[in-house]
Amino acid sequence: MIGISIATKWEYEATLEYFGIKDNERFGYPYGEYFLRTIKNTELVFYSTGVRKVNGVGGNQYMISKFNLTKVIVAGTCAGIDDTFCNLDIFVPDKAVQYDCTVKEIEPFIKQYFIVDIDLSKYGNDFYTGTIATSDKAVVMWKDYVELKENEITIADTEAGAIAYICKKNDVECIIIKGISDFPTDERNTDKFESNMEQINVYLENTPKVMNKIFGEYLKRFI
Ligand SMILES: Nc1ncnc2c1ncn2[C@@H]1O[C@H](CCC(=O)c2cccc(C(=O)O)c2)[C@@H](O)[C@H]1O
Repeated sequence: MIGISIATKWEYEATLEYFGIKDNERFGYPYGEYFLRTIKNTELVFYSTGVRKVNGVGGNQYMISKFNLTKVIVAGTCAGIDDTFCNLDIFVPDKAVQYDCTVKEIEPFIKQYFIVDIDLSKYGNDFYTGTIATSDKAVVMWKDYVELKENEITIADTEAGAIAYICKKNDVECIIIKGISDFPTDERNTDKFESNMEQINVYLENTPKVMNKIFGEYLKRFI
């Protein structure tokens, strides 16, 4: 069985809609909900975990143990960091890192211990790849965005690096398929709260578009 890990309620609602899931096909578990589907003769369990690293890791460890998963595909949205890309571009990163685990004033921004390399060689190269960086805080403030750019990060989110890390501990393959829902905007000369609200609205508008693109154009080739 392959697990499809989804973080937010908006991402999960778009997933229910995409697959036309009825109420009696939805089941609860401690971190959220799940439903089952067979695609390409393979059983899949789609589940919501809730946001941030603790929920992402807890939900995935639960599902790996409950369904004996052989692979986890993390599907969802992310912040764009490399500005050569645009909203709705989809990535399958070959590196996942956590960047909030070090004292950055005296230690490297990312420690080797928190880097997970992802071998994508059997899936071809017909997709954007790069490094996804994960922390518990969303990338909203301009200084956080600039720091990620300076460290050559491609995209950022709040779960995937930690999920990839625990998949490795369980010896379960982890593939991350993420689409850019939003880019931080420079709030330094504007109203911080208005700028944040604008980013959240862009995120909400783009979430179903990203999920439809992932399921319609990317999911099958990674099953
Ligand atoms: N900018 C981002 N940074 C990090 N992760 C991002 C970003 N965008 C999308 N994600 C991904 O989507 C989900 C939720 C998105 C989220 O929390 C968010 C989005 C935009 C603004 C704000 C805010 O507080 O102003 C919060 C997370 O689970 C994460 O995996």
